[in-house]
Amino acid sequence: MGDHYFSAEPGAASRPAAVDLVLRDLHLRLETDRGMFSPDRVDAGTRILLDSVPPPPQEGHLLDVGCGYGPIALTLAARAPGATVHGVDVNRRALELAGRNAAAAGLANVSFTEPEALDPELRFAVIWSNPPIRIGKAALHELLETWLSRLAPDGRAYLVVQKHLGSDSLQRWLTESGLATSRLASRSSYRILEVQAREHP
Ligand SMILES: C[S@@+](CC[C@H](N)C(=O)[O-])C[C@H]1O[C@@H](n2cnc3c(N)ncnc32)[C@H](O)[C@@H]1O
Repeated sequence: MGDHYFSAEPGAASRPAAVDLVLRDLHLRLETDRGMFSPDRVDAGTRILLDSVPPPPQEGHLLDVGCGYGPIALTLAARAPGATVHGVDVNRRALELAGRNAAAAGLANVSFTEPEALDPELRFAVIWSNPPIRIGKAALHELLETWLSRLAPDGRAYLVVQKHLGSDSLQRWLTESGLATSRLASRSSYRILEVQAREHP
């Protein structure tokens, strides 16, 4: 139990709702609920990420870290029908809804699991994420190190972070950690960071 959107079992009583994800190429109606991130509308940062990123690779494994009810993973799945998309989250209520949203959208190339259930051998051609900044810097760095070190050679990650929540210092930390990172886009208070896989000798 817990009171944060990143709790495994949200304490908030269920109150089902629906939101519209409207992008240039896609319109999805998504079920949401209390006890998860941004249940009343698709987060502005998520929409900016989805409007800014280059088209995903059309094959291989693609990942959304911290998928919530699924807007990012479902967009990946719709834009890359030949790829296998994974969404991971610690919030079980969100994972259940994300699975239902995939079924409702008829997207069969995406699945949602708890992070530890994903095959550790998988390497990802692309990672898209609106990461959980509010878990704190140390936990966030650990989370990003875990997943970004699993980018395939030539893989890329795209992260949306608000400037006032530390996008510049996160960019610096990523680069100092050997993950070359640049700013792909900047819109209102949001920054989209593009991260390259570490080069292995
Ligand atoms: C900013 S929200 C983004 C949710 C969703 N992708 C969206 O765009 O609406 C970050 C998500 O990360 C999840 N999260 C928190 N800690 C996590 C962890 N250790 N591993 C995976 N996901 C985590 C939270 O439960 C939350 O759903």
